[in-house]
Amino acid sequence: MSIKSVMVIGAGQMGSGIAQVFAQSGFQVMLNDMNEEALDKGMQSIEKLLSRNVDKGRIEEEEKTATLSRLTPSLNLDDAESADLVIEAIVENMEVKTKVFSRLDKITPHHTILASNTSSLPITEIAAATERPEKVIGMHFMNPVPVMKLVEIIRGLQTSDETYETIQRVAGELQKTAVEVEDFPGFVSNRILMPMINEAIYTLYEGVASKEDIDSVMKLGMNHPMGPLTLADFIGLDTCLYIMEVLHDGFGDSKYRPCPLLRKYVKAGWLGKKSGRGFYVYE
Ligand SMILES: CC(=O)CC(=O)SCCNC(=O)CCNC(=O)[C@H](O)C(C)(C)COP(=O)(O)OP(=O)(O)OC[C@H]1O[C@@H](n2cnc3c(N)ncnc32)[C@H](O)[C@@H]1OP(=O)(O)O
Ligand SMILES: NC(=O)C1=CN([C@@H]2O[C@H](COP(=O)(O)OP(=O)(O)OC[C@H]3O[C@@H](n4cnc5c(N)ncnc54)[C@H](OP(=O)(O)O)[C@@H]3O)[C@@H](O)[C@H]2O)C=CC1
Repeated sequence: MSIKSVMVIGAGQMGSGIAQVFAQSGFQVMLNDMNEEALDKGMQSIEKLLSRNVDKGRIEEEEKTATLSRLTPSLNLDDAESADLVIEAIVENMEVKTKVFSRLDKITPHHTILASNTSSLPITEIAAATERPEKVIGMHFMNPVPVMKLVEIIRGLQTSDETYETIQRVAGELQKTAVEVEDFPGFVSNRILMPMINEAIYTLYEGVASKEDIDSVMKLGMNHPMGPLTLADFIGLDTCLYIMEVLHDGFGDSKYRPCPLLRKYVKAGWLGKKSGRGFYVYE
């Protein structure tokens, strides 16, 4: 089926990046958030990144203008009534996500595909909150969305082949490389990445080395672009904790227990770069 109009829900770091790449690829995009301040911030960050691309000579001023003209801010979920595809990128919490999917099921036309950018939550359970499980799918982008090439496409138990093929085609139109993943906790990306980050936090918690040295080991020793503690701050410590909890609950294996230091920081509101403080302090 043909996708022309897209709504992205959640104007945080992922939602704004997803909205940007869709608009740059020629789709009509509504960026929705229930919080006006977050929505303004998301729209501004897209404009800033596009301006940087113009300054660097990567795109023409006309492309920036055309991209922005395809982007509409939205504070009302009912605007989804005109979308062919909705991509949800709100907080990593099953209860909040299923409430939104249940509402979307009532608002959107029957043909609309409902996708989630969840990092780890079961797509099958999200789909069960709707009466169209065959049209519910995981479309998991990586952060920062405009830079990272990968999209994990996650089939829920009842996701149809038609829905899968449409999303695979859309990922190609966004110039992303898609991989097909079955619906298991953390999918592939976070099943592998997040235990490494959690182990880095344990390494700090147990006083094995300083945060800077732990990051240096992985950057200089393993050629990772960012050390794991910097990466945790970049992803968001709340999101890291939610993902570890999904792995822990989903597999019932103690090897996935979240580090107490991670819990402590999240409780303190130290959520990483987005809150100004995590393992490091940000201006
Ligand atoms: C949690 C999940 O569910 C799944 C996930 O997403 S896990 C996280 C996956 N992501 C990663 O692992 C990212 C690891 N880090 C990196 O790849 C790199 O550090 C990085 C791309 C983020 C930054 O790269 P860098 O070389 O250190 O910095 P920098 O030179 O400033 O940026 C490189 C390019 O990325 C762009 N960029 C950096 N941050 C950006 C952002 N937040 N948004 C858009 N573009 C960004 C910059 O414009 C720059 O492009 P040019 O050089 O062409 O101008
Ligand atoms: N961070 C990462 O590296 C990655 C994250 N993800 C996933 O993407 C999703 C979003 O993460 P991220 O962008 O980092 O999170 P952020 O905290 O940056 O953004 C989430 C946004 O959603 C808004 N929001 C929350 N609830 C609702 C709602 N019911 N309706 C509309 N908007 C809502 C929030 O508003 P407010 O601030 O007011 O709460 C906020 O603006 C999560 O599922 C996460 O697991 C996937 C890949 C990578």
